[in-house]
Amino acid sequence: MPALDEDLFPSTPSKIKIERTHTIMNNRSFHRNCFTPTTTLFLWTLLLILLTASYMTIQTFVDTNNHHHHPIPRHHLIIGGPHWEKKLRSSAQIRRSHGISVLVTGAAGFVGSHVSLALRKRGDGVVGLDNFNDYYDPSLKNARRALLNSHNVFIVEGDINNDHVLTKLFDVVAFTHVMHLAAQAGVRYAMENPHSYVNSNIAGLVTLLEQCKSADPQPAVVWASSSSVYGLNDKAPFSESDRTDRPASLYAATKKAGEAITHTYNHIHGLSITGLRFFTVYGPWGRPDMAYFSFTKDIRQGKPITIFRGKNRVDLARDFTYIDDIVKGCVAALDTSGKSTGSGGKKKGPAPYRIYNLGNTAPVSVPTMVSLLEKYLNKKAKKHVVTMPGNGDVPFTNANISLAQRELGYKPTTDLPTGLKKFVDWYESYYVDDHRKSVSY
Ligand SMILES: O=C(O)[C@H]1O[C@H](OP(=O)(O)OP(=O)(O)OC[C@H]2O[C@@H](n3ccc(=O)[nH]c3=O)[C@H](O)[C@@H]2O)[C@H](O)[C@@H](O)[C@@H]1O
Repeated sequence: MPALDEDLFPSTPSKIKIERTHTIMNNRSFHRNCFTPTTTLFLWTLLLILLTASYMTIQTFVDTNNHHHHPIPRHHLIIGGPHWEKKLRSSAQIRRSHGISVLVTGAAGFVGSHVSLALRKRGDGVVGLDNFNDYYDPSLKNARRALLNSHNVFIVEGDINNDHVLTKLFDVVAFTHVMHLAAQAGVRYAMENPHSYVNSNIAGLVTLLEQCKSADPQPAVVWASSSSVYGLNDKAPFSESDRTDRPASLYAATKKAGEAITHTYNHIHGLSITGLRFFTVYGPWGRPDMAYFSFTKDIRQGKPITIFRGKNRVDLARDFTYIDDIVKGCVAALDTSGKSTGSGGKKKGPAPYRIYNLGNTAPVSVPTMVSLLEKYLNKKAKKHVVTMPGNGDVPFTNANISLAQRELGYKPTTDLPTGLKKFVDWYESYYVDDHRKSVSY
């Protein structure tokens, strides 16, 4: 695991202060003969007050734009500064012919980090944006950032609700595409913190689309919807043309709202939009809040796990989809997105509006997923089976992917046994071989 390279990040506030002090000292020696000692002392005091005041103003700005109350990394302070701009340009640089330049929101997240790396590896320009919130262990997000950094992908620390940061990004880089993966994820957490879903998945989405709409050139937008939009739909497998008007969780409702909101931006402003309905994505560098991940931790530690079961004692099942397959789907969606047709916020003609299922087409029950983990971890789980508490879960998911297959060439190749083995191998190398890390979420 590459260490965080401080030099790759913009300067810290203390560095700013030191640099400014040097400038002041140079000026002072230059003007030494012009002022009396009392005047000089007065000017020094004045400058000190000004410096303190400007530092506090910046700090207040950062604080008010931080919605998640996590420690504020100091390099956030100089967004828009020359060092920041240089890093941004270099990260956005396209290194192949006919390459694209992509803003990836949620780049320190699970899917975002994988997609960013895949794009960078083939020579596309990639700039990340992430607020590094503490919904789950931010140290995992920082480790993903370090990984991306080692591949020269720069992640800007900022929220999709922060217009100032977005404006700066679009001012500096003419993004051809936006891969919007920043979101408040998790189905059941919406019971605890509903406003977080509205803040990220609705308000944040609109803030981002407003920027995309006004950008010149307008980028094509590919974004993460969710299999959860099928809600109470029980016709299997789920097709894009099936009903999605009966969400079972607020999370699902915000993703469904996202599909409607993106449609209006497509209709009015000519933004090219592709929504991808992900089906329970899993794999190395995954999300610690998801069942396969937290079960792995608890089984290893000999702690009990809770397995939800549907009504009539029916096992829950998910169309678990491996991360590499999802990445291929995302990249194919970017490559086939077609152009946005507006400029300066005005539409010149119709632009593509597409929605695709990205699933695996082979649902596996939760107890079967657990028994695979038991096998790979070589340890029995302490299972506590309870009836589904009615907090947003649906009994099963199952994707029909023929549309994505036809139009994106999407073809998942990793089954759950293979993919879970890869996850467990990664987990052991990340958490077990390196004793400094612990899973917290
Ligand atoms: O497909 C999707 O759209 C969604 O997939 C996952 O949601 P979910 O399928 O609920 O994933 P997990 O939280 O990992 O749960 C997987 C299964 O394990 C079950 N589970 C979860 C937690 C637990 O303690 N016990 C348990 O039996 C759930 O009921 C579910 O059937 C992601 O967490 C969502 O962000 C994503 O949008």
